[in-house]
Amino acid sequence: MAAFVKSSCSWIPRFISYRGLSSLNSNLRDTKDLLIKYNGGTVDLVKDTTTGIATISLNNPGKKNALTGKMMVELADNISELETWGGGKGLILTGTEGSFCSGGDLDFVKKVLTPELGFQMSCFMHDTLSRLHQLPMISVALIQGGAFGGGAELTTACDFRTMTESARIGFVNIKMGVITGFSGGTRLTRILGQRKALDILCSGRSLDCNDAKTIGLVDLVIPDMDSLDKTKSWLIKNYCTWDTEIIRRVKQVTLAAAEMDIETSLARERILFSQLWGGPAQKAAVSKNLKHN
Ligand SMILES: CC[C@@H](C(=O)O)C(=O)SCCNC(=O)CCNC(=O)[C@H](O)C(C)(C)COP(=O)(O)OP(=O)(O)OC[C@H]1O[C@@H](n2cnc3c(N)ncnc32)[C@H](O)[C@@H]1OP(=O)(O)O
Repeated sequence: MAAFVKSSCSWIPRFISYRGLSSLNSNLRDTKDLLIKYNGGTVDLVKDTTTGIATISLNNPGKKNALTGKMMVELADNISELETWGGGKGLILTGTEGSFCSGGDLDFVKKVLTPELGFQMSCFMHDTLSRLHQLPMISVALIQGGAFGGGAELTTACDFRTMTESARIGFVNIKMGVITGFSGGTRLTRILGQRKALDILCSGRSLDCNDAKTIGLVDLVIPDMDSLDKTKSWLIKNYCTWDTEIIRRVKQVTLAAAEMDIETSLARERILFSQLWGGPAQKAAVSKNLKHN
């Protein structure tokens, strides 16, 4: 756990040491042991080996798929499983029974209301969402029903977002007396830019599908009916018809470009490119005399 020093408000901790990922990892194990005790709901992973599309479903329908501690652990475990799935092209993150996720389970939240426990939960969810974002596959959040607080934050870790016509998304954390704990503040700002993100985060207002599409938070609005099938078709048709190794490398190039300095990113791109050069997909394509008009 990071050290605390006295701040101007006596109850607000100031973290003076961030000891890097290796020390964070050991803390993550402790946090996992803590979180798993807060029961309720499941997070279910299905891998379709035919299409290469995985689906993660948040499942706590009695609470609009609010996240319990145990669900946070299951989400992390699902991401670990996807990290080892070489056949993955795409991922859909969604919720069951017409809802996406109403944020942290408030019954759980009430039991962990100390800055230390908040920091532990936040580290854990930051790690999970960073690993989700860095998966070498194209990820889409299907927002149906509502995505609120931590639920809205989850959507920002995906590459794309689809949203049903009747759904709403709200970064309501400010109305709950806090700011984004699952990394959604940083991620939303990267998606929308600082001015729009500040508007959304500081107003705490909920957006319908038209607002969300207009500001660029959502990529596709779909009818409520068969929204999972429609999202899956959109994902496959637009991005996942190509060879698995190519899709995974394109994702890795864009991640490197977004998150590394330019020389490191260019070096990574050269290696990823040369691993495909002369391979079966390229040989098949060049033998076809393709016209791209
Ligand atoms: C940990 C991160 C933290 C943060 O940083 O802010 C959070 O995410 S805190 C949680 C933030 N989310 C909320 O505050 C959502 C509160 N809930 C609502 O606004 C509404 O319930 C809803 C999500 C808009 C749905 O409204 P509606 O369709 O009218 O259904 P109900 O209100 O009747 O809800 C059904 C049922 O579900 C319970 N519920 C909903 N959300 C949560 C939640 N986050 N935690 C626990 N329980 C939740 C709600 O209380 C109802 O229960 P019953 O009354 O027992 O039927």
